[in-house]
Amino acid sequence: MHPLILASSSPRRKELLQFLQVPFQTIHTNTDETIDPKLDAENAVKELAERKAMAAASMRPEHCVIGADTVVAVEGRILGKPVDRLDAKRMLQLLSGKVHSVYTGVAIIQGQDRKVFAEKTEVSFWELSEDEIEAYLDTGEPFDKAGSYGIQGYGSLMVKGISGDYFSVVGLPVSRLARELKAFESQTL
Ligand SMILES: Cc1cn([C@H]2C[C@H](O)[C@@H](COP(=O)(O)OP(=O)(O)OP(=O)(O)O)O2)c(=O)[nH]c1=O
Repeated sequence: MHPLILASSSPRRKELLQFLQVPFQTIHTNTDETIDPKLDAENAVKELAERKAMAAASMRPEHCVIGADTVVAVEGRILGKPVDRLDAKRMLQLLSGKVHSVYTGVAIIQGQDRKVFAEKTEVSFWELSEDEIEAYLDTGEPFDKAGSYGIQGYGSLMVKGISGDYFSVVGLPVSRLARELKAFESQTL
């Protein structure tokens, strides 16, 4: 396989990809992350992951590029990163006491070959009080995260349970990715 590139500015994705124990470089792409309202969450993350990977692939055509995108889906709504504190508060109020789905899409692109998949994880939240939400917003943690929380940080205190891949919630489904990369490699030899 050609040298690996992670098309991401997320330090979490970089850290998670290191579990694969293969050398890679990261590059930042300026991808438009507007979601087509016609798409459901699963197709939206696949589309955005592919968009990020394609932007990087055009800069590094000789490489195998990985792009990823994460959103939260609840009651037919798709939640990305909050635009401000009020937006984050609304998202957390919406997630309070419910089960939601976290989708992470991943695109692997090398030349004309591509593999795009999405992983779904269900997360259930405790009922959150107004004070609890305000205190969480004060940590500053929600603002660069889909759904306005980080399961890996202070946000863990809001989580009652999880079904599926924890690492997919943090931004990269590493175990599935390792398997998909192996299959991709054998098909593109
Ligand atoms: C739900 C949840 C999301 N997140 C993060 C994962 C993603 O980094 C982020 C969603 O934004 P994304 O647009 O998927 O990614 P990004 O902007 O951080 O990075 P990139 O450069 O690759 O586009 O939310 C957590 O870290 N913990 C969580 O519990």
